Amino acid sequence: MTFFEATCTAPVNIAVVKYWGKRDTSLILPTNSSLSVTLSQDQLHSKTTIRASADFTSDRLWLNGIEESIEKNKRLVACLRETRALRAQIEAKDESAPKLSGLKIHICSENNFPTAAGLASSASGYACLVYTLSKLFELPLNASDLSIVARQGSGSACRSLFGGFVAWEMGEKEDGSDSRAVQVAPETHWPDLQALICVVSDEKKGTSSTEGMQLTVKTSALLQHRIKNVVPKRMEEMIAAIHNKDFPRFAELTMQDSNQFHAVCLDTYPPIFYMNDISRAIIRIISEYNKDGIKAAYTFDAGPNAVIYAPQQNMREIYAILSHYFPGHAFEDSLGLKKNDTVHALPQNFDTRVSPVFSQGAVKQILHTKADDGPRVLDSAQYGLLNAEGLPKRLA
Ligand SMILES: Nc1ncnc2c1ncn2[C@@H]1O[C@H](COP(=O)(O)OP(=O)(O)OP(=O)(O)O)[C@@H](O)[C@H]1O
Ligand SMILES: C[C@@](O)(CCOP(=O)(O)OP(=O)(O)O)CC(=O)O
Repeated sequence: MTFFEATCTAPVNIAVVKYWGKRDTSLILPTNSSLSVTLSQDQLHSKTTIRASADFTSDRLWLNGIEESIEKNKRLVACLRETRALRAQIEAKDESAPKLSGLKIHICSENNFPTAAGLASSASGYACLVYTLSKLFELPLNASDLSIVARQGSGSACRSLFGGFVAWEMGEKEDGSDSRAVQVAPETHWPDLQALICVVSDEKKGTSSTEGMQLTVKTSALLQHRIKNVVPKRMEEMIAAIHNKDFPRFAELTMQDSNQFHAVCLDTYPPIFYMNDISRAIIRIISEYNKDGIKAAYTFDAGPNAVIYAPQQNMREIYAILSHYFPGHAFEDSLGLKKNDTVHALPQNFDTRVSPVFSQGAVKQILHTKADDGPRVLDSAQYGLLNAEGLPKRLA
């Protein structure tokens, strides 16, 4: 059988100025601009293979080895419609271009981390879907143009089309053509910036981001203050802090923005709680660590998991502190944090009373990662997820 196929991976991103609220729910246009750091695909990624073939009789999707309906997923349908329309334009202009826009496709995607657990799987998942479609259809679009399509899968996905430090400019136009991601600085700009992801829970969360943010838009007066009076200035300050590699300022803005995001969740009626006792203990521990000068920043998305950003030289100390309070976690030491380790003690003058020591496994896993590059193209013949019949090689 003749077929056309592409396989790609895409990273997750963790926002330091949070997106929370839509002004248009079908085009996914946000109520404020946001900014994130793209994290290394060596630790967390989505991987997607898409095949187009005249032998296929319907569009099909497998996510983590389980078949899911495409028709019921409006966001996925929108991404497919947009990319097929762009392919059809190429075919209309160039007689010799294979007619891929009319072929059915099989999509197989896997996340190497828990889906829908507040670890930004929708961001890497839709970025990967749209990027892989663009390779399959050979679309002549840059990452910022593609981000407009990925945004319609999941807002935060638009930022995963770039590596490094990425802003999603909210735009003003009704059609969303100016609501796109742009790179503020590549990952090579600040290679020293690393992250520890503390997995507090890997279960599917209670209130999805999509539902939660619209309830906030409807009911929170504090959100209106945030949109108008806080985020525009904070975006400028954050971009300056990144350009200057000013970690203390970057960290302060990151923690303040996480705090305000969770404050607007509390200001939602009825309120939404994403953080739990463990999350709050992590905030107290990092605040104590920062008492003589800022050395680490915490941030929390729509779930209890913490992401801690810090310069590489502070990571051992931070890991030692976290290990004291949260024993019995699995540790993915991919960047060699514990190699030749002599630092096990807490820093001098660290007031251990800020938090009780939690029971074994309260924090399940700690992942050490760093700012890194955007989507990657893989060789389908070697790494593709579909077998000769166009079905997943692995089912759940
Ligand atoms: N690899 C993937 N390919 C296509 N779609 C995906 C992929 N991974 C996740 N998704 C979509 O994203 C949904 C999960 O998004 P959701 O926003 O609930 O969780 P999350 O992204 O983990 O959390 P958050 O965005 O709040 O950090 C899945 O149900 C699926 O529809
Ligand atoms: C708290 C956040 O992670 C919210 C992410 O929301 P989503 O991008 O998952 O929402 P949808 O656009 O409805 O799919 C903050 C952020 O990533 O900026």
